[in-house]
Amino acid sequence: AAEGADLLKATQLKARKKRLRFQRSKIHDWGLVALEPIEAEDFVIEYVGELIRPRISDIREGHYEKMGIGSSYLFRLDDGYVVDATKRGGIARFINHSCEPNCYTKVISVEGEKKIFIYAKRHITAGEEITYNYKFPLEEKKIPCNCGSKRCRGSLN
Ligand SMILES: Nc1ncnc2c1ncn2[C@@H]1O[C@H](CN(CC[C@H](N)C(=O)O)CC2CN(Cc3cccs3)C2)[C@@H](O)[C@H]1O
Repeated sequence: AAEGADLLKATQLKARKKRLRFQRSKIHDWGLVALEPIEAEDFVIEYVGELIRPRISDIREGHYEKMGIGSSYLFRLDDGYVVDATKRGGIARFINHSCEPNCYTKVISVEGEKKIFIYAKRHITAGEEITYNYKFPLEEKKIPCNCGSKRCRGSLN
């Protein structure tokens, strides 16, 4: 918890709002693009959504599937909790996956509240699409990956 609070403070200090815009993506439908250069390790954006318990997320996932909004805006945490950005979410929900991403995610719990922060792994130029590794669990039914990176694994799961 202490570590989380320090990291949160550091992030808030450094977190000059990055100018980002969601727009058509070469990877998939809509993506998030940097409008200004971003330095390595800079805080980029928080993945904002509602923190829901695993059971609830399973029910919602089924519901979203039925409603045909495909893979929903669910960000799974290691402890099974899920941040659902479908209804009340920020533009981070538009970030696509890459096998060679320019960002990484960090889950920080502050006073029991879990927050997902996205940081730059390397210098990002203006106009580059923001990506992180979704780290989806392996599944039978593959989602083909269109990240286009040299070491693309071919699928998201
Ligand atoms: N490297 C990749 N290669 C291929 N497909 C990718 C990649 N990386 C993200 N994906 C897709 O994107 C979803 C993750 N999405 C990220 C934003 C997405 N680009 C969007 O426009 O909404 C969120 C989910 C919520 N769904 C709503 C839909 C919109 C259009 C069809 S279904 C998409 C994933 O589950 C995938 O299906």
